[in-house]
Amino acid sequence: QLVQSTFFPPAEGVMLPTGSFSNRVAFITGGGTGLGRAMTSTLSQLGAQCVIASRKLDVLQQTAEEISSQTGNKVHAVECDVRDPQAVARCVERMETLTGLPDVIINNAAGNFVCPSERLSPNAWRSITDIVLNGTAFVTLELGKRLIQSRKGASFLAITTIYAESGSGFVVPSASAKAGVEALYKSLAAEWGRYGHRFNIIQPGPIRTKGAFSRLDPTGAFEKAMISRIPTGRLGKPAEIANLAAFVSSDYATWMSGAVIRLDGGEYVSMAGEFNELRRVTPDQWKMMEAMIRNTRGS
Ligand SMILES: CCCCC/C=C\C=C\C(=O)SCCNC(=O)CCNC(=O)[C@H](O)C(C)(C)COP(=O)(O)OP(=O)(O)OC[C@H]1O[C@@H](n2cnc3c(N)ncnc32)[C@H](O)[C@@H]1OP(=O)(O)O
Ligand SMILES: NC(=O)C1=CN([C@@H]2O[C@H](COP(=O)(O)OP(=O)(O)OC[C@H]3O[C@@H](n4cnc5c(N)ncnc54)[C@H](OP(=O)(O)O)[C@@H]3O)[C@@H](O)[C@H]2O)C=CC1
Repeated sequence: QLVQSTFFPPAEGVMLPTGSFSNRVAFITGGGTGLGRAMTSTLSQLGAQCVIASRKLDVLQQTAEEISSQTGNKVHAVECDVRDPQAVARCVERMETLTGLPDVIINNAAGNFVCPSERLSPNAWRSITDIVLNGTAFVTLELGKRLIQSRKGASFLAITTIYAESGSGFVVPSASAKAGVEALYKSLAAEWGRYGHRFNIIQPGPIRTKGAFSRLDPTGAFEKAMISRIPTGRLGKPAEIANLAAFVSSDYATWMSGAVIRLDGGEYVSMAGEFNELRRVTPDQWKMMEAMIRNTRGS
């Protein structure tokens, strides 16, 4: 952490009023681990009945039991590989039996690893883009069609990343798929408002989770450099994403649709600005540089 991080301590308590999601059902893909788990915990604390879905049923069940016992609200675990549209349909059928159709859908499941693009096999490309873009599309279309049929409105949220906008080397399948997810959600925000559906996007900056850090910084060599370019001087916390996701999915945000919200401690703009490296110039160096610049007057 950098010294300035003391100005920006994370508030990790639940932000919205108790009961904000009473009588609501939330469906969270990848809800067994990392950020998905944090979002499930927050929504459950706020009164939602949650359904979490991913490939590893044992992980889902453990998370579901832990959160349910803490909050007193039921969390259901449903096995689902989002790459398989038939598995998604079966998962949604199971959810309809357990809870009915959801009010809140969070497309959070993802796959990623750092790899020079010249080393990527077609299957490596497919494995990431299938989870991230096709998986989000299958979940969104399956639920969207059923919700439209039932004339029920819902809030859809996709978790992308700051480099969905800029692109990034070494995570090219992820960057391409996340950009596709953003196009999907912005497009549906325009098309499906008439059915009572909202679509929004959160782009997190770096937040320590086992899933992300083990695949994107396996040696730990890049963490210091990452923190040094974040103006708020620290990584994000899962609870910070969870509070934002809860707000975006809540009745306090019913006028929000098609929004792309970056939550990254300022990392994106810090990396983008042409002259931001001048942060390293000392006061003495500035004195000298200013004198040199002023000297150019009239030249
Ligand atoms: C520290 C940075 C913070 C900032 C973070 C910013 C953005 C973060 C975005 C994220 O999405 S983080 C979330 C990360 N979480 C996960 O990835 C969890 C799920 N991931 C997985 O299950 C696996 O990692 C995988 C590979 C995505 C999917 O698993 P599976 O379906 O079992 O695939 P396979 O193991 O069969 O592999 C398929 C294919 O891919 C090739 N491959 C796998 N790993 C690598 C690698 N490291 N480098 C190159 N290629 C790889 C593998 O060889 C297979 O291809 P073949 O041609 O050999 O069949
Ligand atoms: N942590 C960070 O710094 C950042 C994270 N993000 C995004 O946040 C989200 C959560 O990431 P994070 O919590 O860090 O990482 P995790 O690895 O913990 O989360 C990924 C989740 O996706 C699930 N998943 C993967 N493949 C599939 C599949 N085929 N079908 C269903 N579920 C699947 C995994 O469960 P299982 O293995 O059981 O299938 C896992 O629970 C992702 O969208 C990621 O891109 C974005 C920017 C930064």
